[in-house]
Amino acid sequence: MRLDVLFGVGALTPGDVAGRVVAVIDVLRASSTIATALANGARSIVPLESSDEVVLRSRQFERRDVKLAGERRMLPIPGFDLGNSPGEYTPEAVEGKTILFATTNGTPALVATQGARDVIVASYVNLKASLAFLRTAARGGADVMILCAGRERHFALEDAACAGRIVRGLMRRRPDVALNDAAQACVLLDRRYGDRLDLLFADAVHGRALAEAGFSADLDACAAIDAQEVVPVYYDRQITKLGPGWER
Ligand SMILES: O=C(O)[C@H](CS(=O)(=O)O)OP(=O)(O)O
Repeated sequence: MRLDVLFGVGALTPGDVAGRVVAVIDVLRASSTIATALANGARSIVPLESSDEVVLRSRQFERRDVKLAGERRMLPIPGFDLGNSPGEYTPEAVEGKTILFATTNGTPALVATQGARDVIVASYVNLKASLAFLRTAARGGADVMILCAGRERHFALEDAACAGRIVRGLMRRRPDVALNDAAQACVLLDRRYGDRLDLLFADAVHGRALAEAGFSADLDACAAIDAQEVVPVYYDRQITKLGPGWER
């Protein structure tokens, strides 16, 4: 089995994901927000590449059925219902709703995974559930790609450390796993930080930027390991959650 990590969508080619099971990680904050929204009852999340696309797509829905959501430069988009803070995605706000979602890094990374066999959204908040899904896929012979959304299409420390945790989980009792160099580097990062996500976010440029912008509560939410037992699956241009038996 091959297990590769790729940092940022800038380097992604269709061949990297073709036929593979892909986990997209954007710890700060899109992956964590998506897992939280689905755990709190959102019907689905439609990842889009720009706020204009969100507005355009919303015209296909009854206004009461959708939430316009996302951020630009970390801040909520004027006129939208929700930003990119996991704490905003309460059951009261999202239950039964379709979330049209555009963020700087996370949603373009998801859209870039066309051609993959399966795509899931992983983060620290749904680590155990994501790992269980990927283990089953790997046991079935799938090759796995972990796509770290990163920041501004480049490397982000927090995504790499989270990828390292997943790589280590998948390698357990699997001596046959072939890792690329990025995956090996991620393992070292997870060994360095482990569960000390406070230290990880304090070292990470994106973590520091969010704290300085007043989003410290979001960092706490994104550090809540296994708080959400959901596997968000991106299929047919929308993200829904798999049930306990992984039925859609
Ligand atoms: O809202 C976020 O945390 C980021 C925006 S930025 O890169 O920090 O400006 O978006 P995301 O797509 O969730 O990484």
